[in-house]
Amino acid sequence: MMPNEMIPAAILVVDDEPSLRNTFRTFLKRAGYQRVEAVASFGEAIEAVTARSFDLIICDIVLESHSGIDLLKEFRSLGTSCPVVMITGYPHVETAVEAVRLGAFDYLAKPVEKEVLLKTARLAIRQHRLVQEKLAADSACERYRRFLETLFRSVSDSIVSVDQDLTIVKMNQAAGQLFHALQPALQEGGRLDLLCYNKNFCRLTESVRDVIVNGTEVSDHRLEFFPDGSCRVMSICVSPLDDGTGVPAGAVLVFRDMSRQNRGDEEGKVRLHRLIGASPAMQQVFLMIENIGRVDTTVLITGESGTGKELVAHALHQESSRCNRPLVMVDCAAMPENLLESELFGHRKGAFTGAEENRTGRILQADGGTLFLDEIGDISTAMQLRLLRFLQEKTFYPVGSDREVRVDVRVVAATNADLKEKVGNGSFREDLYYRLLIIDIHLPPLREREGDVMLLANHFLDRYASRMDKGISGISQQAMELFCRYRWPGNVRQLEHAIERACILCQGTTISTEHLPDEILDGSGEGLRSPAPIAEPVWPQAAGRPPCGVQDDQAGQRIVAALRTAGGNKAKAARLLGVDRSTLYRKIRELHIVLDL
Ligand SMILES: Nc1ncnc2c1ncn2[C@@H]1O[C@H](COP(=O)(O)OP(=O)(O)OP(=O)(O)O)[C@@H](O)[C@H]1O
Repeated sequence: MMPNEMIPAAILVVDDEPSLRNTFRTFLKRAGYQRVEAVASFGEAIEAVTARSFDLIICDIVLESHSGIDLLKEFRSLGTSCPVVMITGYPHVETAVEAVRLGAFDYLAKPVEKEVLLKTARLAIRQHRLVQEKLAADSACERYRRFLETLFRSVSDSIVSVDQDLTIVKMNQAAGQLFHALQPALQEGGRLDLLCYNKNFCRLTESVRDVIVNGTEVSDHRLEFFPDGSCRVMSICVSPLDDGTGVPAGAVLVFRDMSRQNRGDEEGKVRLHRLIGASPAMQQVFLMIENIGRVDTTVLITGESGTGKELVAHALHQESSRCNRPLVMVDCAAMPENLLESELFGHRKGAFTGAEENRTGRILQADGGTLFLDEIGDISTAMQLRLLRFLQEKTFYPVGSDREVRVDVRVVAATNADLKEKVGNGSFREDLYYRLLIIDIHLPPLREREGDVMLLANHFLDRYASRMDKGISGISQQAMELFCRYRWPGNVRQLEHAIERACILCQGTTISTEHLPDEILDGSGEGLRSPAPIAEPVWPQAAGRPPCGVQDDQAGQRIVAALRTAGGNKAKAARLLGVDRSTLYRKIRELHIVLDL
């Protein structure tokens, strides 16, 4: 090693004897390890391991209040996988052997020589690195496998793979349903030539044989199927299954329902469960929800606050086969860590002060259904670890209980934080991030949903007008234009509140600009989108001097209306009219307008 070269590794030394602690730290620092921390007690060690990650822990087997073995067990239960080397005095050698049996990397007997310490540290860190690299490679492989599996399950096309003997190896959910309706014996492990009960399908199996022999794709089949009594035309593509040996290991058949394809293109829906949206961005979200609703995979919903993440979770639950089971919502940011733990996992009576009864956690309440974890980006590192365990195992231990509980829940999480950035700065675990990210639905902010503001404004108007039992039947054009031009920093929630407020203030049948809050009238905060002039306003009675011609008359009325709406504020009135202030002043002079407010 070059003199100033640092070894990129972090080591934690745990010893209640100050002299040993400091000596070890000095040896390791001088050997060039980048971060060497030394702590004196069980509690400090747990705190350090929970907050930061280490590549090696060197721990005395006898600490003041606990043994090094207790610490080893605690490290493991926290999910720390880094190697632990135990330091032992002569009478404790037996215990050290026990520690190795429990997973410690090695033990060193006192007095520990510098060279022995450094050599053991080097070995332990190297081995740990190798294991980590292997785990990372395995987990990348697993992620890729899950990704493919999810794609395989979620597409609406039916996909079937067969081996060289035409035995069905795998089929996705859509194929399972199609084949089951045609011939129940057509399932994984069954034979594709069972399709030959129909002579048209015999040609298909012949063609699959050809594909396996010749290794070339065939995609010109269009067959009529009658799975549920009605005719469905399927376009079928058969490709050789390439396993890298050069000889096809079988074939893959993709069935696309052409009759459905045509129908789907004609329909564009503006509503999906409680979600409203006609913009292309929201149509994409709808499509995604419909495609993955039935798949049991974990979903991460991202998007700014107020964009409808909770509604998406609700829609996903409604689209799933779990829709008759509970949808349990947990706002992870709303409670402190210790309460959140027992809220999620439940606790046993007496598990902590105040735990007077057994409590069923929210995860168990969601059994068979969906668990929605809102604001997942805000949970502590310790909770991230517990959650990761739960997502991996689908089992958990209630607080204070040693009885493992198994549940069947689909987890949907949401956040308005940038989780990738949090992973980058170390405040969110990368493994949990990828575990959640199998499918990601991103909700665009309202300002990127072309055309949706009007749709949503009318939707909320219907809701609040009928809730308040007011005969409000519409929104004036000026008010609607202001709604459409505003940039909505608070997204759909802010639009909803603006309409609710306007409904409260409105005494007539039309919401107009006088019912809008200042920030929307003058576009403060995020500003108006474009200075388009206001068209065809709903006019109040003019109070200015009678102007001469018809055009002047109309212009005068518009100005008076704008001035009235703006409470006499000329700058605001000019913005409402879409003209600059000097033009408004000039017009007021020319038309001799005197406003009687
Ligand atoms: N597309 C939509 N259609 C109809 N209502 C919507 C839509 N999006 C949001 N809303 C309404 O806006 C409000 C906020 O929605 P929601 O709570 O789902 O947002 P969120 O993204 O979860 O917010 P936060 O991040 O603050 O928790 C709700 O009252 C919801 O009914």
